[in-house]
Amino acid sequence: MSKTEVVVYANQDLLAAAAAARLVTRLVDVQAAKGSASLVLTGGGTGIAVLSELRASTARDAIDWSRLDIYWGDERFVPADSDDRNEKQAREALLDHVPLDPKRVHVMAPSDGEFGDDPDAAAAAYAEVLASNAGPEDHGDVPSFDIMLLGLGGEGHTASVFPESPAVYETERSVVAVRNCPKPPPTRISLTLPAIRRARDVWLMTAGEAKADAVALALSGAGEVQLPVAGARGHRRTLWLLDRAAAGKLTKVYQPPTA
Ligand SMILES: O=C1O[C@H](COP(=O)(O)O)[C@@H](O)[C@H](O)[C@H]1O
Repeated sequence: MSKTEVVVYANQDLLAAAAAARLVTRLVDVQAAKGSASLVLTGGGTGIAVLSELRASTARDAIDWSRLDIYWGDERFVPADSDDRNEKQAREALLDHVPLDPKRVHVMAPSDGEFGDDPDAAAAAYAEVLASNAGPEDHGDVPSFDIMLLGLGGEGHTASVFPESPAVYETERSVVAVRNCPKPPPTRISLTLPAIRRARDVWLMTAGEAKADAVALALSGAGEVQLPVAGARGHRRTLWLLDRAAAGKLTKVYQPPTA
């Protein structure tokens, strides 16, 4: 049975440092149990801050980076060298500074890559990447990611699934092209909610007062069409990591989880 837990930190810096420490612990535990681990990255201010904290941590050397698969939950469909790319930001913050196996870093194609300016082809290719990395134990065409990191927008988007957009109604495909996003850049590639729910653990990480309404609504049972982040959960555990401002409209007092 899936658990939902909420942990509130005093501010965004503390949240990012604590999330980085949790990542080390969880990835080391998973690698000890299974040999390798998979991690899905998010873009956004908090997501990239967590990667920077992980880079700065000496404990990062406890992770066997060569036995870690890296994926993305969403990507901005822009040229490879654009500062808007989630991949570029993640590489600068962490990935270029740790000994990953390049074959295990699964990027979504940029708009000047092998599929040209065709986000549907790039999305379909990423769905193939996921399918080729899913094993029989995954019972489908998406790996059971060990940890999926996600952020959220004040209007309730997560990954690049925006409220009342075609992507939020998708039930068949694991990855879709997203157009006309209200937040720039307008064209993106995103995992869908059913693919997100294939993750064992989903960590929703956000900071700031602008996210407080979306956080409170998601945790009080809002529908995923109007508030896609409400549909983001792991099949083992959903962990919300918040700063005080983002938690400011929660009515219940959340205690740190014991495990
Ligand atoms: O555009 C995006 O935004 C969200 C949230 O970003 P934030 O800076 O408001 O925290 C992020 O989760 C997503 O990956 C990204 O593409």
